[in-house]
Amino acid sequence: MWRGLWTLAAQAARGPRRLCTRRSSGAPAPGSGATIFALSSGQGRCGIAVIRTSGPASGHALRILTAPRDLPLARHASLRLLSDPRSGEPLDRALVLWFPGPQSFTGEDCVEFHVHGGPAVVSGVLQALGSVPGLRPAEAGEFTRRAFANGKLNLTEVEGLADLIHAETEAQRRQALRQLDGELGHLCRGWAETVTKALAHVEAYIDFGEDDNLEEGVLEQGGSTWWWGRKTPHISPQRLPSLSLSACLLSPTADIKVRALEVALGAHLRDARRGQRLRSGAHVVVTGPPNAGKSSLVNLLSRKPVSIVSPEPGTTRDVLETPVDLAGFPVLLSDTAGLREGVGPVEQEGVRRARERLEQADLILAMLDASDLASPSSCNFLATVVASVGAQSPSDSSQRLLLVLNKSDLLSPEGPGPGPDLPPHLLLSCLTGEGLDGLLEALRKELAAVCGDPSTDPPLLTRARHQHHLQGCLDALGHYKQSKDLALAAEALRVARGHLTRLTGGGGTEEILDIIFRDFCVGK
Ligand SMILES: Nc1nc2c(ncn2[C@@H]2O[C@H](COP(=O)(O)OP(=O)(O)OP(=O)(O)O)[C@@H](O)[C@H]2O)c(=O)[nH]1
Ligand SMILES: [K+]
Ligand SMILES: [Mg+2]
Repeated sequence: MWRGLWTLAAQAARGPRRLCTRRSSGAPAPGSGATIFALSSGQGRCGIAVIRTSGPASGHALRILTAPRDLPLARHASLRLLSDPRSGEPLDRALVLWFPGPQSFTGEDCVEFHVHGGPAVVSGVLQALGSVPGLRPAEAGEFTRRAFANGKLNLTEVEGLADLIHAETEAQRRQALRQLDGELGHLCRGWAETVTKALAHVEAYIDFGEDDNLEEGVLEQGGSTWWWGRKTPHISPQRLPSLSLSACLLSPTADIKVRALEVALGAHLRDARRGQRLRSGAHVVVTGPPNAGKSSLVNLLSRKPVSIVSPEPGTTRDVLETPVDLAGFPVLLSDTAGLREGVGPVEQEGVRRARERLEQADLILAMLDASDLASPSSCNFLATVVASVGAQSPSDSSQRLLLVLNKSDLLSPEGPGPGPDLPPHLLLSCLTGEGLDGLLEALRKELAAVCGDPSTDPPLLTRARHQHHLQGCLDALGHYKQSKDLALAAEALRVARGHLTRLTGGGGTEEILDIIFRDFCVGK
């Protein structure tokens, strides 16, 4: 029975699937498609516009548009007169670049036309290209999709490229560039290698395990001998039913590596929210009693009049949110109604919405009027909101809080007068701007903790897709460790490896590719 299972498992293990194949099942096969062209720089009037082509007819198109000249030197900028092949009419004097495949962005023959950026020039060149047989306009993301299909980029690098194009803040740019440089993919390949080695051990055991005459050293690998292959009596799972397979099988080094992999995956998963926050923006919510100056601060940080400011308490009712770049981090900043009880139904609804938004905050900017600390609303706010966040045990899901005492301009030089004991806080005056630099620095530190710091941290998981595959891999390693059946153990390792492979794009389904490439514009 064991033999049957083992043979099956061994056959499956040696199946045609290869680790980290870069060409996905659904992506267009290299070179097989039409030659595509598109405007790759932004739309509208500009100094220089870049039009590019990719595909087997690129060289032909370049020759036709620049006739009677021949192809320029590969990867050198050359000045050429572009003419319409149908009428011979001159279109522009342009710089052209010829990138014969596979040394190009897509891996195919590519041409770049750097033309003058007037709309008539651009449309003239696009129309001229459209008249060349074998050429058609590119679809959104098609250049990058071809680069992926030809193994020029893996899937996490493609995602990094999409994020780089959309990056709006410095930290987003850093994170995207690191992902485009392949850091996450590199990590995944290392992890996949560890799993592959463990799988090789299981497969070797499947092949030799029934043979009681296993000789010493047969399974020596990398200097470590598996302990069941030494002079010790041969141990099979049937003889040691209480031991899990991983305990029977792994050499000490491989065992340590699988354990280390589990720890690494766990750490990355705990960090998962940070990379996603950095990609899509951290939620920062300004809260406090009425008239503390919350709306004044939101306007100051966003440098625009988002909210109405007035001396009347209860001015803000709805949650007003605005995207801002705070110290290089992308933030969705929310202004909320001042927290107080016993008010009319409209303001009460505002307070309810404020509390609801507070629950979603990654970082709470808690604001009090420094000249009014002894008031019941200030004391109540400190005792409820500030104290409850302070009481949270630090974990990735816990919220962070910065306490800001506003209106410092109203204080005497000695600072806040008698009042409640205060946790650590910052002094600020929205009126004079004093204390703003200190607040921005504190925000930078808090946001680096909330989003991760892409200049120092290990590469982060930036999408739910990454989190899903890492969790899947971790779960499969758990099944492997507990498995008392060789075939199941091998299968669990294959599942673990499959998740890591799919993270970088091997064996990805067409729908996932469609979702990822949808992020790109035409010409990219
Ligand atoms: N002296 C002084 N006044 C300030 C400062 N910041 C805000 N104010 C004033 O305080 C009043 C209330 O400011 P808002 O920004 O509307 O306060 P709020 O917390 O949004 O108020 P609600 O939305 O009603 O809860 C306004 O008259 C502001 O001009 C400050 O730093 N110093
Ligand atoms: K107000
Ligand atoms: Mg307000």
